[in-house]
Amino acid sequence: MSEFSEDEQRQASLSKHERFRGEYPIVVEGLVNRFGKQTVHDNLSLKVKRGEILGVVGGSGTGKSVLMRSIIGLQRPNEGNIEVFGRSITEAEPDEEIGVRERWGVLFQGGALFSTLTVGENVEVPLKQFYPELSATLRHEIARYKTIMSGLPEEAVNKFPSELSGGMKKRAGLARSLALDPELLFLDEPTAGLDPIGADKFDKLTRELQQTLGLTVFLITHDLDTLYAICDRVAVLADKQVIAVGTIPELLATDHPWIQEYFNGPRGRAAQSTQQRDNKKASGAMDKPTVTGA
Ligand SMILES: Nc1ncnc2c1ncn2[C@@H]1O[C@H](COP(=O)(O)OP(=O)(O)OP(=O)(O)O)[C@@H](O)[C@H]1O
Repeated sequence: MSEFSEDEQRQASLSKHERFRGEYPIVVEGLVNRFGKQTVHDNLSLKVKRGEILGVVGGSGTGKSVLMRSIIGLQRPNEGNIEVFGRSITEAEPDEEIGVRERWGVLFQGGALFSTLTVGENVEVPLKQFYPELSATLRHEIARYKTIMSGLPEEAVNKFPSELSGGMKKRAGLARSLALDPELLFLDEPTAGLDPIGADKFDKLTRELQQTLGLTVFLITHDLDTLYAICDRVAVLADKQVIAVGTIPELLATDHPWIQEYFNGPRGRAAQSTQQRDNKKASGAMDKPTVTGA
């Protein structure tokens, strides 16, 4: 018997122009990844809900990037099944047309832009790959639109990656990941290397795009502020598996030592108070500063 609901199975037969309406656009079951003698994942399972921003955390080397690469078909697992939009990624050949690869966008660590192409040309790469029939004029127009949508000035379209700051490179990478109007967005440490203000702006942009475009976001991060500010749920990788998934209060209620140390350590507590302060500000409940001794 299939482990997917009727709704999800029905979605699997939809044409590529219809949006996925099942509950879980990503379902990972029994994933095993090994490199030589090293086992990175051992029977890992995870379901990502449609429309959520799922933060993925874990210590260095716990296999967050390998998990993402497995989901997007760049890493063939040793065992297990991964379905995206109800289609098996693990059973498909790398080049097999399964109608899902054009429905996700990926922002790799560092942006992964082609250095010899301008920002606009970088954004056009997936358009050329998946929609070769588009005219050059329309492609340029879409690239311009996605660049602006990602918070870059229009003139950035004609700049090369070497002419951009770190934050601008991330935005250019984001513009490329949005080129095909994806339903699913993978972000691998998007705020790494950004200053706190830049990171905060990038978080806000991610949230805005997720809400306005109705995206599901799989977001790998070490940034506690990002987790508190924009993630609906957080998945924790440890011991070769996803040991817990839930909202931050739900995770705090578990007694796993890594989770407790991570969220209740000094950085976790600082991020929590920043979030509480921002929430107060947003609700107007913050006391106005008083000037004394004038
Ligand atoms: N292609 C590969 N060949 C051999 N080992 C690999 C390969 N890719 C990843 N690994 C190993 O798998 C483990 C998990 O790597 P991964 O990059 O997924 O960790 P991560 O959780 O994303 O870490 P970080 O938070 O530091 O980015 C690491 O020990 C890494 O060395």
